[in-house]
Amino acid sequence: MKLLILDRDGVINQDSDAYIKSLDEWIPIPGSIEAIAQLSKAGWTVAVATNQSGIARGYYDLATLDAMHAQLRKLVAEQGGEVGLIVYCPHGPDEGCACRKPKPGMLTSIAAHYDVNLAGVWFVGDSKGDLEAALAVDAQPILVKTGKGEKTLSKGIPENTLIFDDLAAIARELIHN
Ligand SMILES: O=P(O)(O)OC[C@@H](O)[C@H]1O[C@@H](OP(=O)(O)O)[C@@H](O)[C@@H](O)[C@@H]1O
Ligand SMILES: [Mg+2]
Ligand SMILES: [Zn+2]
Repeated sequence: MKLLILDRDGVINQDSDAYIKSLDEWIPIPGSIEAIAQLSKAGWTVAVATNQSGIARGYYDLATLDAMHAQLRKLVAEQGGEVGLIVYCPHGPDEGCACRKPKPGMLTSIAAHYDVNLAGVWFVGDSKGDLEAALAVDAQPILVKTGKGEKTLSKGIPENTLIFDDLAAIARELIHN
């Protein structure tokens, strides 16, 4: 199956150092909704793996997080596409969970859900932890320059990382090549 896994904040929607704490703060990056819709209409399964430590920090609750993901699904569906499995890590950095990136727990959960091998599967992120999570399970790390991507790039990234301007550029690459 054609599986693409996306980080959320900084890839699908704008990110903020103050966290994305409400539905109003959840603003799609230009072209990202269309990209997901076009990819799914082209036969790609688009899953999401996102750290959401804001839950553990008490900045927002699960109902708010679910509302953001319902909005994502609604916007993509309005363009004729669909979003696959969305997996999130609600834990804080000190809880030692298995799912918080750079640990690959969310990626392996997605692989188990779809019964696929992650080798070479593209995982698109804007942070170094995203790239490290990909490498931990032999997936292909993909960096976008949106969100924290430019800052991540400036600090150095794993050598076999592929770099794209944004999710729209990734969709063009995958659909037309
Ligand atoms: O990019 P994804 O994984 O979708 O989500 C990242 C968010 O959970 C937040 O992750 C935080 O990192 P800490 O969790 O505080 O280390 C900060 O980077 C925030 O700016 C960011 O909004
Ligand atoms: Mg991110
Ligand atoms: Zn976790």
